[in-house]
Amino acid sequence: MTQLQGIAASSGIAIAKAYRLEAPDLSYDKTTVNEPAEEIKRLHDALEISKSELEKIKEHTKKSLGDEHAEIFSAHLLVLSDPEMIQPMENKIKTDSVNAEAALDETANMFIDMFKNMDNEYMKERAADIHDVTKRVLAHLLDAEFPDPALIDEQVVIVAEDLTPSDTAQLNKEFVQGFTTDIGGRTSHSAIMARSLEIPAVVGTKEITKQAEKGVTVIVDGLSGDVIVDPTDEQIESYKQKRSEFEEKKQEWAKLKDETTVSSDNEHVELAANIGTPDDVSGVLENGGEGIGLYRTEFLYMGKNQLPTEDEQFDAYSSVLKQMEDKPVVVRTLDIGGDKELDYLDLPDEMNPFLGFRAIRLCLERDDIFRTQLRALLRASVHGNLKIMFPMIATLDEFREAKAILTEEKENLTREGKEVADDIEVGIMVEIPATAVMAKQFAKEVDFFSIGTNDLIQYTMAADRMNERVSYLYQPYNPAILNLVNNVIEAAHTEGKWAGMCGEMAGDEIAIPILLGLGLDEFSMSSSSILPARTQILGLSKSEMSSFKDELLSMNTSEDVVAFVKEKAGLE
Ligand SMILES: C=C(OP(=O)(O)O)C(=O)O
Ligand SMILES: [Mg+2]
Repeated sequence: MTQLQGIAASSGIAIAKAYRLEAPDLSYDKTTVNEPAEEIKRLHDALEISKSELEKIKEHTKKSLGDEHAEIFSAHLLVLSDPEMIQPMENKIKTDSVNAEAALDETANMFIDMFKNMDNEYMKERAADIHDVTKRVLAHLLDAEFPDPALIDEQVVIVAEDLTPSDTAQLNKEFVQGFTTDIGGRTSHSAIMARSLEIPAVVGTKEITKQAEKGVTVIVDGLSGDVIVDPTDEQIESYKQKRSEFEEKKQEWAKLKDETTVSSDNEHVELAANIGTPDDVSGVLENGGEGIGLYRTEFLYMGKNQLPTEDEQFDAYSSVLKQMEDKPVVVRTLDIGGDKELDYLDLPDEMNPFLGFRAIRLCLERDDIFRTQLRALLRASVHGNLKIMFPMIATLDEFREAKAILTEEKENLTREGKEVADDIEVGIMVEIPATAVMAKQFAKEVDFFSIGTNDLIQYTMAADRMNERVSYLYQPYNPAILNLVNNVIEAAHTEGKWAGMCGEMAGDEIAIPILLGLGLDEFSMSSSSILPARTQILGLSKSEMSSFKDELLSMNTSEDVVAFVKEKAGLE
């Protein structure tokens, strides 16, 4: 038995066998072969197995994520059947007498280089397809295991160094009981997605991949952050008990599903949800969400090999708006960058991706991408209560420029005879310290603020949200953060605007009493946090929490804040 402590990223308890998700070692030796026919057969065998796997993944993706997401695998299958790719590989084996590994890899690289350098989006996408499929075929030639999360068909706990957001999107809740990783923080996007999928997770254990061999039993305690490898029978029993207690608690919370959220002194706040796809809306409704405070649209752009069309986007946005009926839905425009990559855009690597060319910065330069999204949003606006939000706004000029493009597209649509709602609120994420400091000026021009503490904390404390080694500095309750948050809320209220929060802090039980006291209007969080948050707020007095404001804002340390709130809000 080995016990590790990580960061509790998604609540619940998982007990199952370890499934190791790791990139295989694909290094090979280039050798000379005497029997080219045998090598060609090895190549074809590897191609065939790869094809049948891709067929299965394609079917699975079609069922779980829809036709559009499955298209990428059709493109991969085409590559594997393309004689223009395969023939040169065979020729290489015959004429250069090299092994299949070298023939495959060198031929693929030649095509990748050629296509990548063409000034043509379609060919660039083909380069990405070839890159992806070659890895799979090479793994088969080398007899290396190539893990496919989409193909898991038994109950497992995923063990990985890290999970990308697109790996996480592929996880099938029916089989994946939980996951645990070496690196990552509570606000890395795979952790955020685990919470919306309601899969228990512990990240940042530093060494789970060293400790858990394939097939060993692993317990993931997403409530405390403990991970136990190869537990004793008693430990398994006690965790099963803890799991059923947690299930009971969830049933208690569920009784509040249709209640509104009011404090004990009868003040209403809105509890909204963060979502990544239209499929997440069912979880929002099941958990009694009063709206959607953040729809992260980047997932529409990920896991595919080309940009989504205006119509595809229109369908996704309309579906969310219709499902939510007249409840508010804040859709955030594309926030790609940081830990969310889009290979097919072929952007240069950056030294500091979280500080780089991302989100609104990219959208203002690639306004073709931005305009397509805005048109889709504007067309969908007639189907519900849409609010549009721009991410990573650092200056007033960025906001003005983005809003001007939105206005232009609205005029274009009206000219084309398309219907657009005329009361759409337009707001910004406050996740850059400069914007939080300048909130007074912004408040005169925006309709609302939504504070993105996931980034605001990392930029204010200069502590990467993904790096568990500096997670001690990632301090939501640091008085520096509380002062910035307060500044934003006060600025909004002075101008008669509303202020929400869609960073993970909004669903945190220590932050909730503070934010209630600071006057936050809307709390947007993972769906699974809504009912516990409602339960907590029902028992808190807003006016009492407000009376602590000055004292809290002038405290010295995060620890002082935590101790004070625990006492005043009755948390143990
Ligand atoms: C909600 C936020 O956005 P994301 O987590 O997608 O960066 C944030 O930064 O707080
Ligand atoms: Mg952010």
